[in-house]
Amino acid sequence: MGRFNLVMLRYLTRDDFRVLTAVEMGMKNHELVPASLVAVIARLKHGGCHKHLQELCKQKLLSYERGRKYDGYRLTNLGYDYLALKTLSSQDIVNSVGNKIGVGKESDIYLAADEEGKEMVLKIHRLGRTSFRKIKEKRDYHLHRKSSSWLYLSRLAAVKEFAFMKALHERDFPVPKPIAFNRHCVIMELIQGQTMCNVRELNDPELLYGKLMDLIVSLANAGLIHGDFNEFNIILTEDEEPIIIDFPQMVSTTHADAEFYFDRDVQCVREYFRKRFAFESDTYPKFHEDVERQDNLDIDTEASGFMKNIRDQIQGAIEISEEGIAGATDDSGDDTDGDDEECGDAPADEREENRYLQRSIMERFLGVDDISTVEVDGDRKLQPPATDEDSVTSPADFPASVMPQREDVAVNRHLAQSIATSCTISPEDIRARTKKQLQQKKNRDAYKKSLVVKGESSAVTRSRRDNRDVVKQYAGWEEF
Ligand SMILES: Nc1ncnc2c1ncn2[C@@H]1O[C@H](COP(=O)(O)OP(=O)(O)OP(=O)(O)O)[C@@H](O)[C@H]1O
Repeated sequence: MGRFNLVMLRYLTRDDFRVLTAVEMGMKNHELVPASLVAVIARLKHGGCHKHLQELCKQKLLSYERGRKYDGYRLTNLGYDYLALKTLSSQDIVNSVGNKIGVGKESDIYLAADEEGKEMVLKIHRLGRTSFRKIKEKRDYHLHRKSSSWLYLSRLAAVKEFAFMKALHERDFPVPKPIAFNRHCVIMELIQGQTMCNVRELNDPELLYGKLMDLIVSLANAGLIHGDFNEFNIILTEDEEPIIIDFPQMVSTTHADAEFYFDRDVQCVREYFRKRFAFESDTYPKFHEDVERQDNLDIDTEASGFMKNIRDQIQGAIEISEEGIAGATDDSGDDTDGDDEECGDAPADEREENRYLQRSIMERFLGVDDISTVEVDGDRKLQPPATDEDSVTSPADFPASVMPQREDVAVNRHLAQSIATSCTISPEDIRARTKKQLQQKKNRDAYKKSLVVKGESSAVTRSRRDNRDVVKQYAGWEEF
């Protein structure tokens, strides 16, 4: 999707939006929402829900698809974008949306402006964009909720990003000013500058290096580790001031692998400065020596991996100071159920989404279909989400050994090459396998294509055709 056709927003009627919202609500527990359900939820004053559905399909805000058991409507990316933008524009936050200025793995970045023409950034999260289709084929990610998770996951990412940005901005960390969010969209300040990966030369590499290292340490002092602190997530202003972007993956300093993430962030900066600016320094921060907790941002933002027992301890300490020694003894007794349990009180939806996130990342990075078969650190196994009700996981919760590292990618590539050269399978065999894989891909594509149907009328034609075939098949059975 290149540009938004916001003009369309003006021509969509109130009832169109009502119907679109009804489909969104229906998708909370239906993958495809039947027209009858949309009509019940939308409760249009003058009826005519069907006409609106058809119009919205024509505008590609909805798509009518074939399900396993029944056909129904699904909100498209564009439809979800419009719902969010409609809300943001009715709150007078966004007045216009311009060109796309950036594309991330899981997001699209647009220029936007308010009524006075002040430029802002609109970040639209598209979680699951790269892996959703594959997961959709399997459909097991729905678990008991049977929801279309891309919608909820994108919203979750936006909420998380906004929360981190707000907390960091309030503590004067150099991040874009958060303005608003709705559904999967985040509105933030536009930073005038260039991402560090595009900067060829620096006036003072040493100064910037120092600032970046200080930033990593002060973030950790506040209880957070960025987790993806690299040249792509740092924007440099004209005065070479670094501004950090992209926070959903932030982890707490109490995370089991906090030291690993911290060191990785530090090494990322060191490596980049060595390669790009030929600047090397022996001075760099170390997790156990230089980090000193001064704030509880991880707890305020519920960053991945913060330990519930640590929050309880902090809460206990507060209560001790408030209520005296008696309060303290009560608290120590209450602590028993929370040992090492991460975010144990997260809402059920969030837990489910976190689990899906984990599954999606496992599938994308490791190509693993059945998570229960993955072995970690010898005997630790990731359980299938459905049976692991009480644990909360997120990508950042993965042990270091499972998360893909840059070196791993390089090593894997090297391995792939060496495997290719020392392969003992005969060329005929390889050819046959490739042909089979191609055929399977072709079948999969054809199946996906067959899921999208043009409209309800096609469902009628289909059922008539099926009936005709059945009639044909049984023609003359009475004669026997
Ligand atoms: N506030 C901003 N001001 C200016 N440019 C921005 C801003 N936020 C994002 N961008 C641009 O958009 C690009 C992608 O943004 P961002 O890194 O947040 O997306 P992402 O999907 O999280 O990316 P990835 O996951 O691939 O790192 C950035 O490299 C930057 O060029």
